[in-house]
Amino acid sequence: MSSVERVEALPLIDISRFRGAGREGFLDELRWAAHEVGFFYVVGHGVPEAVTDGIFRVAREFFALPQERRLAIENIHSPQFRGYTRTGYEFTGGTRDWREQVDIGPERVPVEAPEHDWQRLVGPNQWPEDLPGFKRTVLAWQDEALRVSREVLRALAAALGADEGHFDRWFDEEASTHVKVVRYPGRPADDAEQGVGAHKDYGYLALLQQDDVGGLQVQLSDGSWIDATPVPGSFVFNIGEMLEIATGGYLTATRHRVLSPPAGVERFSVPFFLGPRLDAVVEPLDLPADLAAQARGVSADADNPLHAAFGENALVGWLRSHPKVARRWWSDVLAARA
Ligand SMILES: O=C(O)CCC(=O)C(=O)O
Ligand SMILES: [Fe+2]
Repeated sequence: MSSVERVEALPLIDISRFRGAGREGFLDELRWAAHEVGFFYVVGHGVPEAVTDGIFRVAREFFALPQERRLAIENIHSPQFRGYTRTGYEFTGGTRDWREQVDIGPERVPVEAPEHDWQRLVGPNQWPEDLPGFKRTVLAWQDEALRVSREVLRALAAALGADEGHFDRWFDEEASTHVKVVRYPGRPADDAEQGVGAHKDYGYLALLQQDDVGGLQVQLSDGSWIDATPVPGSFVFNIGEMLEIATGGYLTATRHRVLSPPAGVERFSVPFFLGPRLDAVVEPLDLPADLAAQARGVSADADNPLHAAFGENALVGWLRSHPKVARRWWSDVLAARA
């Protein structure tokens, strides 16, 4: 495939080929997909349907609860931005996103005397007490999402000519994981289409399980947008900012957005973000010369400068997207940075 050809649909990658015959051809396809588009479907991942069905079942159950029960775990109670966000309380590009969600991260004890601002992101989750199946099901899904995304990350390292475990050195015993269980309500008005505004994801990789409604769009290098049309049984993967930094822009953290469903239609999705340790500072990878020649450099966007220090990169994103939580728990940090 040549890069001048217009991309009509996201590429589809069968990750089971990484461990099978035809590995070299597989790595070529993966490298092309990750460099040229930065977004691709992954099949052959072996995640049981009970797990993928289960997460949508508990998502429907949670979002069907009366608002006061959803608000019992509102993220305003969490300095770590964990828990429930109401529709319209999250911002991307300075504009309200029309979605509600539950954010879940690694279950940890807060750091007692943090030396760095980002250490205050370490802490516990908030789980809905009256829906015990939610926690169990989300954690089972998270285990699978972590397994598959680590395999894709190893395949990417190999496709870049590095040791398969190259990126693992920035993990500790637990990677930085972040699950979002999301519901997009139908658009509130004909011209209100921002489910989530155009953005990049901050970690190494993002994995997404989406239902069959559609609405996710991906920006190609020529600036045009294409639909990430739902493909049953697949996950959508995309490159995050840490891999853009690690590869000097050979891989790009591709911008994407979600258009709200039509009025009266709801969409469910579950993104999963795989990042390095919060204290990791990602170093540039030594790319083979032919790939290095195609590296585009790390994008310089004044509204979103990329930080090689992952904890800082993650914190900046949280502060920007959840202003109410930021004002309640991070006012000292906001003031110091103003
Ligand atoms: O829901 C989706 O399809 C994508 C969501 C997304 O891009 C995000 O939460 O970062
Ligand atoms: Fe995203």
